[in-house]
Amino acid sequence: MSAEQNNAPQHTPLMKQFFAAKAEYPDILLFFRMGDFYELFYDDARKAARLLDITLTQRGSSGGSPIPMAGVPVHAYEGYLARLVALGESVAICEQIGDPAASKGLVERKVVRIVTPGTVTDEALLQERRDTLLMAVSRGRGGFGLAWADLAGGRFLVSEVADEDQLAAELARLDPAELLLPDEDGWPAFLATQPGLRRRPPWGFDADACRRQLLKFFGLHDLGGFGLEDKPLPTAAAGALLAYVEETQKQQLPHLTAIAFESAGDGIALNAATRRHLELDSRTDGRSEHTLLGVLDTSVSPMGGRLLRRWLNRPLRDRTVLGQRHHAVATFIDAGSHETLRETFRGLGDIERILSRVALRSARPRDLSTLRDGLGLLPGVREVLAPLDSPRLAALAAELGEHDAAADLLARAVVTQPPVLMRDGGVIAEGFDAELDELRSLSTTADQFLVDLEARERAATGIATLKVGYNRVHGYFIEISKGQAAKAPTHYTRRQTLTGAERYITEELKSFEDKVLSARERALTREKALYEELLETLNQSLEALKRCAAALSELDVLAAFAERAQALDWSRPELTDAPGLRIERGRHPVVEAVRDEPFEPNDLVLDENRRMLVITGPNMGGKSTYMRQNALIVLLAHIGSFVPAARAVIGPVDRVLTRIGAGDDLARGQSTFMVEMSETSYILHHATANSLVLMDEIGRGTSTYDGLALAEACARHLAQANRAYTLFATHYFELTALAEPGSGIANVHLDAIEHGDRLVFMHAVKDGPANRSFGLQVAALAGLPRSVVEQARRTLAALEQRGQSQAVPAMDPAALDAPQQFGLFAPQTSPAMEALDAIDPDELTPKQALEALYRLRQLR
Ligand SMILES: Nc1ncnc2c1ncn2[C@@H]1O[C@H](COP(=O)(O)OP(=O)(O)OP(=O)(O)O)[C@@H](O)[C@H]1O
Repeated sequence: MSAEQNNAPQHTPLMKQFFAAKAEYPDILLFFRMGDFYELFYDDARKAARLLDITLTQRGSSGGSPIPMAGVPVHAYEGYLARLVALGESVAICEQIGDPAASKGLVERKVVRIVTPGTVTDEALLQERRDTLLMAVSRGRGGFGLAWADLAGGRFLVSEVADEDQLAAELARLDPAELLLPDEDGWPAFLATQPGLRRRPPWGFDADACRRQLLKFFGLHDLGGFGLEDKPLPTAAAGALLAYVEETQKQQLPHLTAIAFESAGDGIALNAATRRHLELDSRTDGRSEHTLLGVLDTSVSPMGGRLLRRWLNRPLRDRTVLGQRHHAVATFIDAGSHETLRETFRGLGDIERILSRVALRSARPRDLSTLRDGLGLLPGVREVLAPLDSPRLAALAAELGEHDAAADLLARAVVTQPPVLMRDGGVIAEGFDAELDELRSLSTTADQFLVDLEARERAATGIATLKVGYNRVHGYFIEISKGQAAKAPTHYTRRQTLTGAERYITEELKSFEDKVLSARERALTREKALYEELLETLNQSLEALKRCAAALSELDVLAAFAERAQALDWSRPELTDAPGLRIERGRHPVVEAVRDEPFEPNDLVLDENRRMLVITGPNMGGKSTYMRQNALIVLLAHIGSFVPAARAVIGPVDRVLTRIGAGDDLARGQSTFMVEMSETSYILHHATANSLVLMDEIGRGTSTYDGLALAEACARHLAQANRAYTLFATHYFELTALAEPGSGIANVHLDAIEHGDRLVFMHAVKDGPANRSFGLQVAALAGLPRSVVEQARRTLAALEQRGQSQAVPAMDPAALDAPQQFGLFAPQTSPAMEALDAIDPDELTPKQALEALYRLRQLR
């Protein structure tokens, strides 16, 4: 709020009310209810006008100056709210509390809830197939505590990480819409750019106070059941998060019933860079098509889509769980029953989120009809599952539970196609409640009553043109034309005089009117009460219904895996205890889906004695594709999916680490080479003998010899110290010399064949090193001017000749240490030459000339 506003001497009562509300929420937009509009004033108005592209106008003046105002209509406010929330803004909704008609003077107003990017639960403000998360991070000696909640899905989780790298990895995985941090200095710089960042008072992260708060909220004596005893950091984060949710939602949160502790070691570790490089659910340019998720997600329901995304972002290591999923997928395929199930799921809807809204009492009529229709599908789902012999499917069938009572209640209570809002009623079905039916029939039989009354009065008065009518201001009336008015009986009381007619009311009509109008009102009140009761009843089985929704989501995902496996010819992976990776005829799922031509499948064998493959071959030959496809196959296997390979036998994998070139971090102010080296350093520090490492053209970002030397040293370190399973693609042919017997390193290559001017890439991975790079041919393919390619060809020939005459033994450390650079265009200078150039012989005495000669000899 700027000083111009609240310093003004005399504000109108309305503005005083506004300032009072605004004072509590100085940093966020205030939607101030004014009849059919939410209005924003002063700075809020300016900001909203800019963000929403709505008109900035004025609402009279207050305190002697005009009030800038922008407004959005109440009936369409959700769309505006959605846009603000997507921009990371929070909005306080200030409603009219009193009845404007009844209250004298100013109607009372109150902030009833605060809509923030991470706490939204309204359907219109959420993305269908992506979780909206609120996250809080605490820190201490042991690292960082994390808590995150998906309020719309009713999930609350915590974890603990040891260092900043892991924190960055978790942020990349969870991608929260809003992040709460204690308002203190010293937080890692990368957090500053986090969208939806909100600083909270540091005392809100006090572990003891947070523990007490959590105990109170969940009605517990200890937090051991959540795995939170002796875990002060996650406890602090969870408490801070909960306090924020309570503060903003201003209501009960019965759908948050537990906290789950997520242990980092249960998943395959993927750092932020690896996620980015592998393009699991979004591409480096931020788009989501042509990603693994794009190819994989054919789940039918939005909740299935969200679960799949969650799975993909956290591949598991527990081979029992994964084995059960693979078995379930195989069972579906064998029985062909996933298609039936998927057909059934087309009518399913987003039960998970609906249940959260039921718990928050914000479910709309159509939420209830969707829930009713979803529960109605359960018998069909059970029927599909019954004959299937799969432990996981059997467990899920049991989790579905029995919801006949809820289904029956909803079927009886809610009309087939309810209106969007409860506001005008028409939601509760006929026959559900006798009182409501009676009240309704009073108002519907009204029409007949009026027709009868008209006929009766016509007969009694003998006035054939007598009419019974209704208008909003005067209510019901009997109308008689001026010419006939004299015939009006004495018990008619005049209500209104028109030009050509008189309107009357009678005792009978008046009492009828009272009855009808109050019946309508009472029917609506009754209906609203029944609706609340219905939500209350559903809430009593909320836990079981939530389990049912979770089971349906998982069935949807497993059925989607089966569908993908069949449609794309994927096979069931084998996860074994024996170390190593053996993939036969593997393919890249995304490249294969995007390409028109057939994809060339390739094998991979990595084991104890063959830990690293040095991959050489021409640009565009398929090196990156080959490396990534193997990582994607490993990850797919670890979410429970089948994989794009004829066969895949996969030993234990703890991490996937990648260093794949792309100038993608330039925006963060780091040079390409700096990014390359810091990512490489992370890999060398974290890769273990069970890690899968992809290194693509490391050393590319610096001068040839520096790059070669670094690449060679990194490769050696990975093979000998980390002993990780490594795929090492390089353009340095010198590295092929690493593959000595007993080194655990082998060469493979990709090839191309020249057909005249054309270059045909074979895309087949073969043993041994490549013998040509085809760099110039690829450059020509890319459209480099012919003259430039010709010049490059001449330079290359010269270089090759010089290389032969100098015969630099590439892997000779002595040669690598030499300060000499392979500077293509560097002038051939030396200190002696420079000193010689600086000498002007005409200026020298014979003695000076002799001294210069000695100096030059020393510089030689
Ligand atoms: N196995 C394959 N079968 C069919 N097409 C493939 C295969 N592998 C790669 N390709 C095609 O070749 C293109 C280039 O592949 P990729 O980027 O993997 O080459 P690269 O060797 O890493 O090139 P560079 O060294 O220039 O980075 C891919 O975009 C894809 O269209």
